[in-house]
Amino acid sequence: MILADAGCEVTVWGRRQDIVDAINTTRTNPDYLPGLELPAGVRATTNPAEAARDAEFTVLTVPSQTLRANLAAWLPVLPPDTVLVSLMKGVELGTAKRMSEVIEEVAKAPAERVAVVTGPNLAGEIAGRMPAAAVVACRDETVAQRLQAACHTPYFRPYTNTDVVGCELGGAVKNVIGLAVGIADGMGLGDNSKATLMTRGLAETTRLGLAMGADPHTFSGLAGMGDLIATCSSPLSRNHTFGTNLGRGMTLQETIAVSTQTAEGVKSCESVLDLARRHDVDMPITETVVDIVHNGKPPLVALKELMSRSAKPERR
Ligand SMILES: NC(=O)C1=CN([C@@H]2O[C@H](COP(=O)(O)OP(=O)(O)OC[C@H]3O[C@@H](n4cnc5c(N)ncnc54)[C@H](O)[C@@H]3O)[C@@H](O)[C@H]2O)C=CC1
Ligand SMILES: O=C(CO)COP(=O)(O)O
Repeated sequence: MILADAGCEVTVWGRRQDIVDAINTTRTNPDYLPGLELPAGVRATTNPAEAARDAEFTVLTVPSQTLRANLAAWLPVLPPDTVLVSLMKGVELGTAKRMSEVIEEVAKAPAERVAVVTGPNLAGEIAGRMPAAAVVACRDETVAQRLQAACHTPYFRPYTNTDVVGCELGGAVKNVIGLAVGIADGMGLGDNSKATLMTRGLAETTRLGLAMGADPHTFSGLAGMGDLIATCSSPLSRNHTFGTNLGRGMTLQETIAVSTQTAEGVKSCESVLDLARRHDVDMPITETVVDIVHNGKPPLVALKELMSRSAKPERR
């Protein structure tokens, strides 16, 4: 919708013929965004070759853990000079790779042909064309500027950044912190707890970023603090909602059963912790989320452990 509103011709690939038909005939996607009427510049197809034909930009947005297999299947039909754009906010399980790294590896594309769009962009609000800003990150600033122009509309304001590592980490780790804040909200712990988790969550994100060569300023921008605030404050966030259900006492299986859309943090908390261990970085909130979500630790026990960690100066 954003790209079409900015004047691009857009072809969406989808797996399900019924959704593709609905987009082409009624200009709506009834299962995901029923209130949204898509602009005339958007067409849909189940044929990846048709979607990719002559594409200046190929925007990739499937659940992060499925990117590698999907991209490998699409590779034969992608134009050789297309810019590969990730909207995904996850880290691959097993390899601990960021999505741009998976893209570079699978497509054998140089970093200059891979970009990331991230920031506080809850889909439900974007669909209502409510004002939002974002970050378009690419190692090659001229490519970032081309993409910035392609998605700049009166309601969507993209900024460029060349710190791809920091932008991607901001997006992936905020989902894990969003789960933590959701759990705290579900337990009824109040706004001081929420502010503490967000602030200390951003501190551990920044520690990881520094160890991985990111620019620390990125984490106080839209891809860091901006997205963290949106995710941790909004009932539209799937990660926040998932955490709230856990904090209210639902089991993991019950929570998964009522979640119809992707909450990336549920899987990526493990790959983010993996990254932290590979870089020897302490990420206590992420570790706590893994313990609650995957190791069955009761939230009250986890809370006591977090609060009884040794006292230390704020900046460490
Ligand atoms: N929804 C949002 O507000 C935002 C989402 N994102 C990111 O976008 C990415 C995708 O999330 P959403 O589209 O929101 O999730 P979603 O759950 O709403 O939609 C996922 C789509 O992928 C399809 N899908 C599932 N498994 C698949 C597979 N194996 N192969 C191909 N397609 C598959 C589903 O049918 C569905 O159409 C995530 O990384 C998320 O963090 C980023 C910014 C905002
Ligand atoms: O990334 C998002 C907002 O920027 C969407 O957050 P959720 O995936 O938690 O819904």
